[in-house]
Amino acid sequence: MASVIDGKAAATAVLADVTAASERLKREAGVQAGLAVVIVGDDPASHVYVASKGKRAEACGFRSVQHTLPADTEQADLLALVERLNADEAIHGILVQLPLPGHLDASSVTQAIRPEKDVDGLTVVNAGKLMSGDRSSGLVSCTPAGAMRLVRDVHGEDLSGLEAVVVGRSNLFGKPMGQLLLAANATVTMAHSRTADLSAVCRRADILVAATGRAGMVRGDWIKPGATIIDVGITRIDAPERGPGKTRLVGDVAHDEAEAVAGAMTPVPGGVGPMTIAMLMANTVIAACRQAGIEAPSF
Ligand SMILES: NC(=O)C1=CN([C@@H]2O[C@H](COP(=O)(O)OP(=O)(O)OC[C@H]3O[C@@H](n4cnc5c(N)ncnc54)[C@H](OP(=O)(O)O)[C@@H]3O)[C@@H](O)[C@H]2O)C=CC1
Ligand SMILES: Nc1nc(=O)c2c([nH]1)NC[C@@H]1CN(c3ccc(C(=O)N[C@@H](CCC(=O)O)C(=O)O)cc3)C=[N+]21
Repeated sequence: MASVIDGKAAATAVLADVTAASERLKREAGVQAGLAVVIVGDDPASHVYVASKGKRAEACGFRSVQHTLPADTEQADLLALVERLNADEAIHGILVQLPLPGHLDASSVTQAIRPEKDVDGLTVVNAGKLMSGDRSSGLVSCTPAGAMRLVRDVHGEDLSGLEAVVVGRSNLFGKPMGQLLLAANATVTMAHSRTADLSAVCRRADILVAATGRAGMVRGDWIKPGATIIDVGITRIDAPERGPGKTRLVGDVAHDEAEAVAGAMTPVPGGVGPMTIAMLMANTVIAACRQAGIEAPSF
């Protein structure tokens, strides 16, 4: 029976360190860390995440601002907002919630963020620094950074000799996750929708990371006995057993089947999700310390 990797507890520990760093920043440099979250449109799930980011930021002692723009916002207006936030000295971290409505070009919006303020790690500068091993000045995408901390809690810093398989190759998660695992000496396979015989590829994994958004896709017999499973996917499904109209969140891994085979696994909810928010706060305080010219913590 797999042990449960408690993402909530790990997130609480990160947030305590973030709060301490935010207090040090105020004391030593007289600076309050500032995080700006930009959301376009009215997707209810996105609004829930954005609201919880704002609450967490305030609990860490940050200034938190949210910009909510209508779904029909024009590209030029969104870019103008990003430029204003780039120039605003009270803002140290900028996150544009994805996905954006289809008429907007998400790539040019994220690339317009100043790399020093890019707390999602999506700019080519930060993606390139991750790939080339420069951890001292870059920022790493929050979800892979959080997932990696959970991997380190199980396996330690050095993954030499271990096979890691990442299913999903997005810029926001899969690609940076592969880079972090590689940097920790794992032997990494990146799988995706065109991978042949995905179940056999997954069965090689000592560390299996699933980030597809396909609920329950990874079955029990895809898992090597004793493997560590990091379930990143989040899908809201109907849960009539909880009452009429109720829903619940599920991951990419068929939970009950996996639990019988895996060594350790993250639950959904309560696994990677809370770590994502915690690492967003960590990136914000790191960015703010660097911009204030004081030593930045590492997480
Ligand atoms: N817990 C958290 O904090 C976070 C959770 N998420 C969740 O993680 C999931 C993935 O997010 P994200 O990376 O942004 O999503 P994307 O939709 O950008 O990427 C999904 C990836 O999964 C691959 N994929 C899709 N279907 C299959 C399949 N049947 N077999 C193999 N690979 C497949 C795609 O392959 P291809 O490239 O070939 O199309 C793609 O690379 C979502 O459920 C999202 O909600 C995301 C961010 C944070
Ligand atoms: N630019 C950008 N950066 C992101 O990092 C980003 C994004 N856009 N768009 C959407 C995805 C999704 N995402 C989540 C964050 C927290 C939880 C989270 O806290 N989940 C809780 C459950 C929350 C609930 O109950 O609804 C958990 O898993 O326990 C989930 C998902 C960040 N994303």
